[in-house]
Amino acid sequence: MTIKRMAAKTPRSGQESAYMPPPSVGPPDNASTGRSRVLRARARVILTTHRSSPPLRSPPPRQGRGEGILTAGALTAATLQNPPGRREGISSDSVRARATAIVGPRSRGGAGMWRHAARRSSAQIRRSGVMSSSSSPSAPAAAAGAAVPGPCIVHKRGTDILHDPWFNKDTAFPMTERDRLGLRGLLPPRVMSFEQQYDRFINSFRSLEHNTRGEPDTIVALAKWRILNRLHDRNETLYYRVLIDNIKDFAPIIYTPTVGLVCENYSGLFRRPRGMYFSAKDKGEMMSMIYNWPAEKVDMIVVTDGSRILGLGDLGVQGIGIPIGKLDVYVAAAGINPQKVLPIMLDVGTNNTKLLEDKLYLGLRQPRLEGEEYLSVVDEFMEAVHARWPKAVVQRYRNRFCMFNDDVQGTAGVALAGLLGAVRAQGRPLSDFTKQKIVVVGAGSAGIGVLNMAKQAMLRMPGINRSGEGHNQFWVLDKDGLITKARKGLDPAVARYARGFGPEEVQDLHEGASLVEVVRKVKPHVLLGLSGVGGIFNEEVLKAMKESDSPRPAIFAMSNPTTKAECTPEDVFKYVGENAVFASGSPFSNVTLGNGRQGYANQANNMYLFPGIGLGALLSGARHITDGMLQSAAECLASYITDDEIRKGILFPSISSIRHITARVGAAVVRAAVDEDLAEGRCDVDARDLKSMTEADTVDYVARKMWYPIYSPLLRYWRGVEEYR
Ligand SMILES: NC(=O)C1=CN([C@@H]2O[C@H](COP(=O)(O)OP(=O)(O)OC[C@H]3O[C@@H](n4cnc5c(N)ncnc54)[C@H](O)[C@@H]3O)[C@@H](O)[C@H]2O)C=CC1
Ligand SMILES: CC(=O)C(=O)O
Repeated sequence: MTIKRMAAKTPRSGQESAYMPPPSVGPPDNASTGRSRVLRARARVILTTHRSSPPLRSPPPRQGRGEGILTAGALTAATLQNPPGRREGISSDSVRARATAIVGPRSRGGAGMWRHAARRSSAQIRRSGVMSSSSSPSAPAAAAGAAVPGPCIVHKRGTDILHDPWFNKDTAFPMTERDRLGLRGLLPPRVMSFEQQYDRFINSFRSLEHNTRGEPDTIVALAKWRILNRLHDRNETLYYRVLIDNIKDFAPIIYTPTVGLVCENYSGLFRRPRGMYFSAKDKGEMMSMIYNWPAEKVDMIVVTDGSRILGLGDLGVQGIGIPIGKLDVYVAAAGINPQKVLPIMLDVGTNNTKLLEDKLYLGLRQPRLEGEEYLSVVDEFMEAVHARWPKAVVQRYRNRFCMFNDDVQGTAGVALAGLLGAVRAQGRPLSDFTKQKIVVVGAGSAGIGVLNMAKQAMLRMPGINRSGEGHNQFWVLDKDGLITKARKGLDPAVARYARGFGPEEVQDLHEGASLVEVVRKVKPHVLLGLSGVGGIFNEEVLKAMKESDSPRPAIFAMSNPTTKAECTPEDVFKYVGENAVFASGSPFSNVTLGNGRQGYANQANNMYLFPGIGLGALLSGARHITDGMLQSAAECLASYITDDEIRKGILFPSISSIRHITARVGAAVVRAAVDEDLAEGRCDVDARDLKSMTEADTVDYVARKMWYPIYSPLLRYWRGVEEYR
């Protein structure tokens, strides 16, 4: 077999389409009503694309990363699902055989093996010195066999490779590769192992922590972000490895709270671009611009218009940090191939006067576009995305395309899991959820998303009239206080939660009543904040929560970043009492209570769900993400915690288990898609294959599809092989 033939059959552009139905086409539907609100709510949207259209030019196959090229990870599912010879695109028999050896034969007991595998720490796996290019849960399978990752074809040589973070291995290039790729003499002679590089980075990181002790928090946080970002710019394989193995330590840096600080200071911190930038000045050009992105296939797009970045308000172009951070979470938690993610900033100006006056500001220096002007930019952008990746679409096309909004549905699912946990913490059956009194502070996109999902969950419970009439367990406040039916000009999405004035409706409260008044009168079981107002659950409010009708009052301070959290866990356990349960959007440390007990500071962040929803949707091949799929994801997260943990006040699992959680959530989403007859499958795992999987098989399948970082041997293209770049 010649390399030329091998390259021709390498799974690139057309590889998936052999097994796929034709992509759906058709212009986005602009005629939907209330679209302005929907778009506003969509400060961050995940566009999930399943397959790419035929490329204008073929992009380079990348190093050891999932499905696009010959890696063990790429071969895993194919080998599991197909007898040799059926899969096209994997042309080397020897590579196929090797991959089979890596993952082992498929057995119905696969999930058991996977669970066993997942219990091993990644550090153990790392130390074994044998790594799989598949998901970390599969790594022990690799450790048991001869794990030699599949090769990767590179169309560059010399310094171009060293400067490409997708291919660069720094000092870990073996001598043979240095010869093959024209690297001899460009690197110091000693060849380091991946292990050594990993340890070296972790040591530098720990020294930085040591050396910055006592410095202000923001200085330390930015220094940590810089060191990680420099690695990201230089060597993505190593970057994602340290991120995955140390997610608990690093999630607060790449995501909330530090990402907020990074966005606030982005123009000054900017060194190298990441992702794509579309601005209002690009009108008329977007359709061609979209093809400037070098990767042919894109599975996940996170786009922001920068209008509401965490609870920090309008940060204009500087909001790009959020899509970058969220996609890093997708890679780390869901094992989405980092070559197939695309962060996008849609710059339509900013109303932040401080930024407009800042000479270093990198975005459009104009007020934010509104109304039709704004929509026309979004529409053109969407059409461009749709043209290149036809399955991608945004919120208002939810019923036609595969997409969801992590701020709305992701947050809602996480909150619902927490709310159900709060019922269990009281020692009550889940059906008692319908009797919980819930005060929600913040009626924006996140707050309303939570209310909608919680309401749907209540309506499915026994004893509740399906229309939901006469059943309103929610007291909702916005910046003007309690929302009642007396409020004028209410958005219809909010109006359904406005309290009326009948018996038991407002409980002697009035339109615009203050938070403390509401808490005193209602004595809620749950107080949930998505207001973006730091400290709004003050001493007075928390002391009022002490009189809650619940034996375990629940306080969810979900706003981000840390400075915007509605309260701290210390204040909750001090003012509400040690029997309270607490969760926050950004991480806090647990609190030491009397008798050596711990007051748990749970993290209620949509990062527990969006990676699994995205991965599950992708693998199911469903054309859109339904409420049922989202509900399954939330229920899966809720059921992850044992009764024993709940009793202690643990409502959410540790972020260290994020890959494990994501595999389960992803599988729950796939199963829901199958149950709703929406699953079309992906690559060579078709709808029938998905249908035939048990629940455990599905978890196994999802876990095995996760990308895991490892260096693959690089092959330079041969004469006669098409050059991509
Ligand atoms: N933990 C998590 O996973 C997530 C947390 N969030 C956080 O939720 C917060 C809000 O996000 P969005 O809903 O998208 O923002 P938004 O701007 O759409 O809504 C904010 C809401 O808070 C209300 N509000 C403002 N000041 C208030 C006050 N003093 N009292 C009562 N209500 C007040 C506003 O009237 C509005 O209804 C942000 O801080 C964000 O970081 C958002 C998504 C996920
Ligand atoms: C976590 C998140 O998405 C937010 O705070 O907006």
